[in-house]
Amino acid sequence: MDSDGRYQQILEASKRHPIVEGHVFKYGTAGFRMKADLLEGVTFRVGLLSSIRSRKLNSQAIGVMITASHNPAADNGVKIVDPMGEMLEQEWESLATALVNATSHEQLVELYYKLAEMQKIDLKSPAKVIYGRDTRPSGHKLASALADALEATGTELVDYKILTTPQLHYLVRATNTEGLPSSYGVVSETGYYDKLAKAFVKAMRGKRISGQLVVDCANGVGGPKLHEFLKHLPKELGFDVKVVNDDVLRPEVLNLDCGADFVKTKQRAPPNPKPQTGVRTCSFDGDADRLIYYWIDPQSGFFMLDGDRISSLAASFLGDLVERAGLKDYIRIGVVQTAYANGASTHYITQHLKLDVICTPTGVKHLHHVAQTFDIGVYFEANGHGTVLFSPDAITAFKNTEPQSPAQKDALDTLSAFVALINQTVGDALSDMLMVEVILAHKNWTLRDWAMTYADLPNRLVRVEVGNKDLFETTDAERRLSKPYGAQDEIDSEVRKYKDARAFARASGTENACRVYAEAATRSEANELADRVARIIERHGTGV
Ligand SMILES: CC(=O)N[C@H]1[C@@H](OP(=O)(O)O)O[C@H](CO)[C@@H](O)[C@@H]1O
Ligand SMILES: [Mg+2]
Repeated sequence: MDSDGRYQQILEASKRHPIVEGHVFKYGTAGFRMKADLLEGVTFRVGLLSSIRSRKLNSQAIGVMITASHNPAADNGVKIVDPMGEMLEQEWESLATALVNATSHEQLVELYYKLAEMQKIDLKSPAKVIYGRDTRPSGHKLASALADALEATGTELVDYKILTTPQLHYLVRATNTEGLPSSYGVVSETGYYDKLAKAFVKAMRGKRISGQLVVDCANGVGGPKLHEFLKHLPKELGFDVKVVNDDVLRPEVLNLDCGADFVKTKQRAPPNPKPQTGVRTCSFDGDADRLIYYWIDPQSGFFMLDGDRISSLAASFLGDLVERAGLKDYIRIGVVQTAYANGASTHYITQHLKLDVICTPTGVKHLHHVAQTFDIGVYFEANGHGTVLFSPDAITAFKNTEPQSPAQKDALDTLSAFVALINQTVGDALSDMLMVEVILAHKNWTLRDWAMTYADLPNRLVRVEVGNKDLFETTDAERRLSKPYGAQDEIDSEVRKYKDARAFARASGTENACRVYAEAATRSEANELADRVARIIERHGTGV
C-alpha cells in the first residue's frame, strides 16, 4: 500500500469526483455508458485503471475515449483503448468494473494499490494515457475528472480534446509505434488526415468518382472532422462531397432523426435535409465509427446498403485484387459476421465469392479478434461498424512481390494503398466511406449496381422487454439459447413452419432487454415469425 507515496493525493482527488451511490456499473460492449450525470466518478476511476494498464504494458500509451456514440445527447460513456488501438483486453473489463464499483474513496484507493500489487506493477514506473471526446457538452467535465486521476497517479497525459472514436484509436497506435518500422503514422490529427488523403489519392489513380456524395454526420463529431479531412484532398480529384447534419453547436440535435443508427433501425432516410431521389448518400453515427449507405430509387424508393453490404463489397473487391496480384494461393481472405448478418449476404460470400465466413458473438471486439486470424480479415456488424485487417505477411507480400505485368503492378499498388486507407485499429466511418468510394469508382458502379449483387432476405429485429434478461444464455455464437430450458426447442419448431427462415433470441449487452431477429422468404412471414419468437421470449422471461 502506498508504494509510490501517492495514497493521500489519489484519495483527495477521488473526493473531488464522487461516484453516484445506488448504482451498479458494468464495463460492457461500449465501456461504461449511461446518463452523463452519473459518469464523473466513473471516469475518474477509469483514469486510475488506465494508468495501471499503461504501467502493466511497459509504459505504452493507453487511450481513453469519452463518447456515447449514437445514443441521445444527454448520455455519455467512457471506454479504454489498448496500445495497438484495439478494445481493452477482456480480462481487464472485470478489473474496470471492480474499481468503478468501490463503495468508499478509501476502499477505492486500497483496491487501486491491491490491483497494482496483484498485477506486479511498479507504480513508480512511467505511465502514459491519451484521450479525446466527442462533441457532447458533458465531455469537458468528464475529461477533467480523467485528467485529475492521471495527475494524481503520476501519469503523463495528452488531451486531444474533440476527436472521432477511430481518430483516438489511430493516435494510440501511432503513439506506440512512433519511430518503429511498424510506424502507424504521424502522431497528430493532421497525420491521420494526411495518411488517409494520400492513400485515397493513390487508390483512386486513374479512376473518377461519379456524381455527388451526400454525407449525413448525425450532427456529431464526424461533421467538423470530415470538413477538415476534405481540405487535405487535391481539388483535381474532383471528389464532390456535400456534408449535411453537421451542426455541433446545438447539442440537442445530436443523433436526432439522423445518423447511421437512425437509418439502420428506422430503415428510412433522415427527414432533414429533404432526401433527394437518386443521390448517393451515407450516414455516420455520433462518434463516426459506423457507416450506412442508401439512396432513394425513383421507382422503388428507399434502399439501404448496410454493414453486410459494405463487407461483401470489400471482400469481393479485395478477392479480385488478390487474384490479379497473383497472390491467391498465399493470401487467406475471410469474412467475419454476427448472427444479425442477413442470410443472403452469408450465402453470397460463401457461394458466389467462395470465401470463408465465420460467425462470432455480437460486439466488434469479437469480430476483430477472429478477423486477425486471416491474411485479409473483413469484418462488419450489420449496423455498419467494421473494418478490414491485413496481416504483416500480407502487407509484406503487397510490397515485395515483383510484378510481371502492368496489371499485376496496379493490383499490388492498390492493395498497398488499401492497407493505409482502411483503419486497422477499429471501424471508422470516414475511412470506410473512402474505401467504398474507391471500390465503386474502380468497378464503375452506382449504388443500384452494388445493390443488385444479391437480394436481402426480408427480416425483422424486435426488442422484447423481459423481467430478467439474465435468464437467457446462448451458445453457437449466440444463434441458440442454452437457457432457459425448452425455449430453443419452441423457437426451432416455429422456424420449421417457414420457408428459408432463421430466427434467434439473445439478451442485449447494452440494454435491459432481449432482442429477437427473424428472417424468412417474405416480409409477412419474417414479421410473423419474429412476433411468435418474441412471445416465446416474453413467456420465458418473466421468471426471477
Ligand atoms: C443488434 C445490434 O445492432 N446490436 C448492437 C448493440 O448490441 P446489443 O448487445 O445487441 O445491445 O450495441 C453494440 C454496441 O454498439 C453493437 O456492437 C451491436 O451490434
Ligand atoms: Mg459509434
